[in-house]
Amino acid sequence: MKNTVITFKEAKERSKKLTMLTSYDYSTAKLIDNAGINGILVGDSLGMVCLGYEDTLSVTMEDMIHHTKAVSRGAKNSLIVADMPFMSYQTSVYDAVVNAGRLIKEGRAQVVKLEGGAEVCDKIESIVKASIPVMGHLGLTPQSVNEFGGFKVQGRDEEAAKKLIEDALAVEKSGAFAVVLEGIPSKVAALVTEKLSIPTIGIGAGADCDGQILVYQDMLGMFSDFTPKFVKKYENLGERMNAAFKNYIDEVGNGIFPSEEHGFRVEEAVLAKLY
Ligand SMILES: Nc1nc(=O)c2c([nH]1)NC[C@@H]1CN(c3ccc(C(=O)N[C@@H](CCC(=O)O)C(=O)O)cc3)CN21
Ligand SMILES: CC(C)C(=O)C(=O)O
Ligand SMILES: [Mg+2]
Repeated sequence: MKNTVITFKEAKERSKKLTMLTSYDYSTAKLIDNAGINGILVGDSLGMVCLGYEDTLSVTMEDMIHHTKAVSRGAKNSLIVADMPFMSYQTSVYDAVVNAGRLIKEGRAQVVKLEGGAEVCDKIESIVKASIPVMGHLGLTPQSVNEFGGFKVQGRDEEAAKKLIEDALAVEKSGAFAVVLEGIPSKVAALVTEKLSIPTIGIGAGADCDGQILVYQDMLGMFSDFTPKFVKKYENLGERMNAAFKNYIDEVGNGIFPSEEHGFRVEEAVLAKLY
């Protein structure tokens, strides 16, 4: 079944949990889509897990479009969400609408996601007016890493938690159809989820959100630079890939690979003429 923004709205009404994972390429998008996920996020985390940067700040519109195109070719049933990269929307409402449009038109995403609360609501409103659905993103918003002084849990004291709730309500009011809650206390996320009529998608925000999202390399155990506390490793693919790569190197070195079955034959008559 094709997932749309309507699927997301109805899931909250029916208390049915929403599922999302990130993806950055065609083959992985196809695998995740076939598993029956609701949404695929082409996250700007691609800067860290695919491009090797230490934060998400250097990711460009060109990077995002390039990877969103690949994912949209692989995913048939999931809602495709593309992250708006750092400085593609903060600068002005005009930039926000133009760049959201590029992710839809060139990348073939169906929805864009951007980080921030009250301060980005004018951008959310204008993008929504252009008929582009917007997903919000609050809490540990990685594009504010320099303001936060690291990837640190947000919304822990009374003032910060109150601001988070107000920001969530403002994002909903400006027309967002859903919001990601990242790196905040579970009880605060539960409160936000209860107060909003749009679904909350949590990552490091506890079990009471309307849905969950993880970076796929984290849940498969194939990203080793760091592991946030909120990650559950459903596989240890990093170890298994390492073992397979070593096995290949050994077999080529020992002449075990390629064996006859992996080669192509030529007719004896042809061969005789060559000799
Ligand atoms: N691979 C990956 N997974 C992610 O979830 C992710 C990215 N990359 N890149 C973009 C952001 C950055 N994120 C991060 C990165 C680190 C922590 C982390 O190490 N957090 C500490 C908590 C620090 C505190 O005490 O406040 C932790 O122990 O989980 C959390 C989220 C989430 N996003
Ligand atoms: C972690 C998720 C929510 C994200 O924004 C990303 O992957 O870029
Ligand atoms: Mg992101």
